Amino acid sequence: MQSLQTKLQGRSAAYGVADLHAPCSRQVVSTPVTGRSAGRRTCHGFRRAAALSGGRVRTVVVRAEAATSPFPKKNARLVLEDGSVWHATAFGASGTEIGEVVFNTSLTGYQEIMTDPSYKGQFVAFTCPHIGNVGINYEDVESSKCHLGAIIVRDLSCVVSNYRSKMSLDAYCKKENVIGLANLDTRALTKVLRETGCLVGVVTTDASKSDEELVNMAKSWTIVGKDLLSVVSCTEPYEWGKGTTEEWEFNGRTKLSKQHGPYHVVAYDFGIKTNILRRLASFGCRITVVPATYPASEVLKMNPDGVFFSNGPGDPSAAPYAVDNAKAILGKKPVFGICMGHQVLGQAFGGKTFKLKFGHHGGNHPIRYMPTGRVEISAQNHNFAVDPATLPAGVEVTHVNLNDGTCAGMVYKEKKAMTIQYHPEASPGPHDADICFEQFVEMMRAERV
Ligand SMILES: NC(=O)CC[C@H](N)C(=O)O
Repeated sequence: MQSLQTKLQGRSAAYGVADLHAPCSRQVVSTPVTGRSAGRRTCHGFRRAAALSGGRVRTVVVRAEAATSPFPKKNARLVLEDGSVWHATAFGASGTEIGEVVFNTSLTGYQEIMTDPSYKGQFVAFTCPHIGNVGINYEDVESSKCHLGAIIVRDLSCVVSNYRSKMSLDAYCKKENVIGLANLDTRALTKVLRETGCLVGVVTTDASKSDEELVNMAKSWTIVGKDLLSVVSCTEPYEWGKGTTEEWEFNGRTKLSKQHGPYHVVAYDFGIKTNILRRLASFGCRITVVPATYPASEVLKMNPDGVFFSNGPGDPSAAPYAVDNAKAILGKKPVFGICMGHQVLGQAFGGKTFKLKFGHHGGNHPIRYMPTGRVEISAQNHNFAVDPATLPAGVEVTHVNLNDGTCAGMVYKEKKAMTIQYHPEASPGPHDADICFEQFVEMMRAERV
């Protein structure tokens, strides 16, 4: 007789095998069906698995051992400053956290998002309804730990399947002390945030705290005015020289840049993502990473080819020391800023930043590069923006976000400065903006000749 795997080969095979491996106590119903529906989950607490009987594929509906109720228990809460209470199922760490709730529309890359230090002080609600299916690996982290306070998902995948996976998302959240909320309607939450703007929230697994107490906690906190750069930054300088792997060599550009290198770049770590360092290295840079508060005079003493200002969490107007350092370097060395780096440089140019209603967090934001009209699709993660009306003459807004017309990139030719509000390192996200790294290298090259 054919084995179950052979019989179920094709579209439904993976489901059938995965579900047969799930724990179950007894068979409740047995109904003959075709292989197409084999393995589909029927409802919470029940699993439909496939079996062979008399040469025909049959399904058996089995009851999962632990299930006492058809719906998972809601034992955690998200309480927002607007007074609303969202009940959810807890996973990961337990406890109580306060933070600003943002929604991220990326369809992939939850691990990179969770390890992006720019999310310090925030909770990320994923609009992609199914999170956790590829587990967690050791390669895709964007920093050494998770800085965000909580993640909020609609459906936490009960199956983890990827050849690189080393642990489940639940286990990772426990290890990283991140509170997880599942079975919360993240699309309804997103609609609220789009209407009202970003809201502060409290997540808790503590049943002893009243809703009123949590609403008051949420009302008493704000991310505005908080310097979080120095909290997530490294404490000592370090060197970086490792580029991205072979599969990133999709445009041949890195070869050209490397020909004239290496270029020595000093990178201010405001919460730097590792793929920015890797991408700079791939374009022929050797990088000295320095803490957020490192004096500009020490940076200039190193006589680098260029200075980089990284992404980072919180309010850009709350780190005046970073702006002062940028001012002291401007005009002396070619500079490049990404996201928080763009906002810090914007202030150093003389401009001001402001808070957007609900920010940009996702992998599909269209950007127009004004000099040529080229449109690129970009990865974004920011809540603040540079107000172009406050910029002095000589600063050109080179990139515009086509969703809301906000400033997404600047060039200040006279000062040898370029900035990007979004994420050319694409981790996660599309690679369209990779050219920025080459443009920075070109600026440094022009200084040498
Ligand atoms: N990714 C970033 O660097 C974010 C910058 C800043 N914290 C903002 O929210 O706008």
